Amino acid sequence: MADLLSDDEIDAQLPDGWEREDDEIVRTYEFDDYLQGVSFAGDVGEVAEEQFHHPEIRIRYEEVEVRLTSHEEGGITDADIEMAELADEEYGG
Ligand SMILES: C[C@H](O)[C@H](O)[C@H]1CNC2=NC(N)=NC(=O)C2=N1
Repeated sequence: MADLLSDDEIDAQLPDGWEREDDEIVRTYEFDDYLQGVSFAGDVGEVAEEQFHHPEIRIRYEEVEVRLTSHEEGGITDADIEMAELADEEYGG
């Protein structure tokens, strides 16, 4: 089980574009059309499977919201930060 990050650690490690909402971190990615968002969601899902750390993914028209928390630990851990960085790589990739 990973350790919960402190408020200061979260603030320091939160990647650009991400926000903290209580025990979750969240980013909304924007796309030129709906199917680009669908494809991105699939890409993030594959990385999540590899990491075995799964975000909540909400697909909306021309945007996708990715929400992360560590359910077993009941808060935000390094696994969430790492998965956020990997999702950003899929977006920029
Ligand atoms: C049994 C438990 O669901 C698994 O160990 C994994 C699966 N994916 C997971 N994903 C996330 N976000 N948090 C978890 O605690 C988690 N646990």
